[in-house]
Amino acid sequence: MIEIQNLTKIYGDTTVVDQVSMTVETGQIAALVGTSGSGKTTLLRMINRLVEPSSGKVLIDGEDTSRIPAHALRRRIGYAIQGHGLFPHRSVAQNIATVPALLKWSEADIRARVDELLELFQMSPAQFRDRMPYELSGGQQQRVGVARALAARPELLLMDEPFGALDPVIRAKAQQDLRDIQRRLGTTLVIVTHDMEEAVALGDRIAVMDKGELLQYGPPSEVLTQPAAPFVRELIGEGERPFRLLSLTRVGDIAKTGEAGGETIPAGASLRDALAECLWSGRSALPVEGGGVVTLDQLESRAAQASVA
Ligand SMILES: Nc1ncnc2c1ncn2[C@@H]1O[C@H](COP(=O)(O)OP(=O)(O)OP(=O)(O)O)[C@@H](O)[C@H]1O
Repeated sequence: MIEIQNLTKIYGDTTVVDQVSMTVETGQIAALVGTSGSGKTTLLRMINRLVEPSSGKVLIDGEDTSRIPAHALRRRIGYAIQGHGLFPHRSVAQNIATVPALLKWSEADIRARVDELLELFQMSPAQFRDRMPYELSGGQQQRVGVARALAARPELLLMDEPFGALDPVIRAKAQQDLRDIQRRLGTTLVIVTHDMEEAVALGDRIAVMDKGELLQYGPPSEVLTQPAAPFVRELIGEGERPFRLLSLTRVGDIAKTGEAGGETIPAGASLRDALAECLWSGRSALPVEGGGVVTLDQLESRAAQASVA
């Protein structure tokens, strides 16, 4: 569990993070969202002390991080940034092995871990282990960046706009992969994004920041339905709101019995994905993987409910 208590950063006479308090439970994802300059990155970096707080505290599992030497702290915390930051002259395996090698893991353990992570990210180890970063697509580089951050099994992973540079399709896939892997490994994750949609897709809790202040911190459904301030409402975007709410529910949760033709949609896809699929393929119902259907009528009535909620 991460407890952030009255955390503040002041540069000169400007307060860029202002008395922020929030708790992230173990195994959960907190998404920090806000406009450029709202203090998200500074808040994130105070967690691993890449930025030293002016005042306030961060406790990790009850331990005050100011009492842990910064280098020791950072070894326990994975960190992934936009543009993945892979070392260009090291192979995929060497990139992923960076922290385990620093920690002096045995070669056999390192190799096993590299292969395990590549498999987890659906990149065949035999094919990708020895490639150089320039021999990978943007999406693959991104996955290697996240694999590297996870390599030493950090209890906590901090990510700053990790998917910012990806195109929307690959980005959605990367988000899904991250969520699956995070669930499987039970890693606690704090992720910075300027994109509310990404925050909704990933966060168990969303923290909305504006001008250094934490305006709202709650589950996505609460932030979307009860925005705590006009700024939060603006960030959500009134017109988009029904669609965002659709992204909170999985197709499998509303599938009903019936038959429909065409390609199936995974039960884990969101209602928003299903709506997009109906609109793109011109179908009024989609077969759901594992059985049942989801209909355009169902999706539209959900969206209509959401817009009056
Ligand atoms: N080292 C520094 N010295 C002075 N001011 C800084 C420093 N680092 C950040 N700031 C200022 O603090 C404010 C918050 O920056 P921060 O990077 O945390 O915002 P952000 O919400 O992550 O923005 P973005 O989405 O653009 O990255 C900005 O106004 C920035 O100019």
